[in-house]
Amino acid sequence: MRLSTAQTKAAALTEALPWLTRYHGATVVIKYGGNAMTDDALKEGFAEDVAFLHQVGLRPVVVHGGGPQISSALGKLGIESTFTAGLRVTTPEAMQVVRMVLTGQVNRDIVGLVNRHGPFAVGMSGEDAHLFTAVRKHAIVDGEPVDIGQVGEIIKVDPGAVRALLDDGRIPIISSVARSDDGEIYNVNADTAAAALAVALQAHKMIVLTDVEGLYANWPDDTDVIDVLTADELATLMPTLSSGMVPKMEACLTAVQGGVPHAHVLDGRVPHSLLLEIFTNEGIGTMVRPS
Ligand SMILES: Nc1ncnc2c1ncn2[C@@H]1O[C@H](COP(=O)(O)OP(=O)(O)O)[C@@H](O)[C@H]1O
Ligand SMILES: CC(=O)N[C@@H](CCC(=O)OP(=O)(O)O)C(=O)O
Repeated sequence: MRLSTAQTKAAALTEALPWLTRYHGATVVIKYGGNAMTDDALKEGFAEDVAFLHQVGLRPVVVHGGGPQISSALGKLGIESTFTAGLRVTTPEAMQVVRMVLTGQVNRDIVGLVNRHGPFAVGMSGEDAHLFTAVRKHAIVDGEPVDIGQVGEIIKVDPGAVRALLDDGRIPIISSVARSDDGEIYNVNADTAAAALAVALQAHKMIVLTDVEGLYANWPDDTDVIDVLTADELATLMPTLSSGMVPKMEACLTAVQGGVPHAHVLDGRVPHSLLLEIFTNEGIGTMVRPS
């Protein structure tokens, strides 16, 4: 019994070997969505996986959201919040709460959990060291631009500080807040921010963790998950996608078209989904690859 349990573990380790070899030194940008952060055990498992990736020689970078956490804080403060085309309409008052929750709360929580494993994680806002420079973005509704407040579109990424942290053996944990050249602050969808950073770093992989198994072929039917598709196939599908999947798949497309060889959407509710994707032959979720 003891032997067979140990043999199963040895099989898992040997299956991981070619993947450990292939990804040694590889930069992996991981987008951690607010919907995958609900459960304490899952959050601890995520932090453990990120520390594991770091310890076996990858260079993980985390870009996080916190949409549900922002909604809850706005609700407690009695500030109304709505979404247009998947983006939060962000008044100046709401922007202060977005910044406080993303950089002051969610970021700190993730940094704290990862650092239980060693002095690895360093938290940053996208505002720091000119990491993300943005301009005001308008949503497009029925082909017309609509004002959605302080929502930003990233026009420039300076990944110098992130590279310096990676070279120093740290794990950068980044909130999706950006600044403009004239010092305004902007709320950026975290999927979009992760893709911009993955391209700027020329990452080997981008992994988006969310609350569904992957991209469903016939949503809202959830029986058929697309396991792999090319950038061209995804571009054709884009107009048919709805709600939260739009920024997510757009981010995968941007990353792959920008030179990132693989972009994945995984179920963050599955314990250790990161390890299952990177270190098993089957992988999980949906993978987008170049055409
Ligand atoms: N084709 C599709 N496949 C999977 N999910 C879809 C699809 N179309 C829309 N969705 C919805 O998108 C949601 C994921 O987006 P979102 O809630 O914004 O996630 P997150 O908070 O992780 O960024 C899913 O929970 C699902 O309800
Ligand atoms: C402009 C915009 O919509 N910004 C998002 C930023 C957080 C985010 O993207 O969080 P998730 O990854 O958890 O969805 C928001 O305010 O909710």
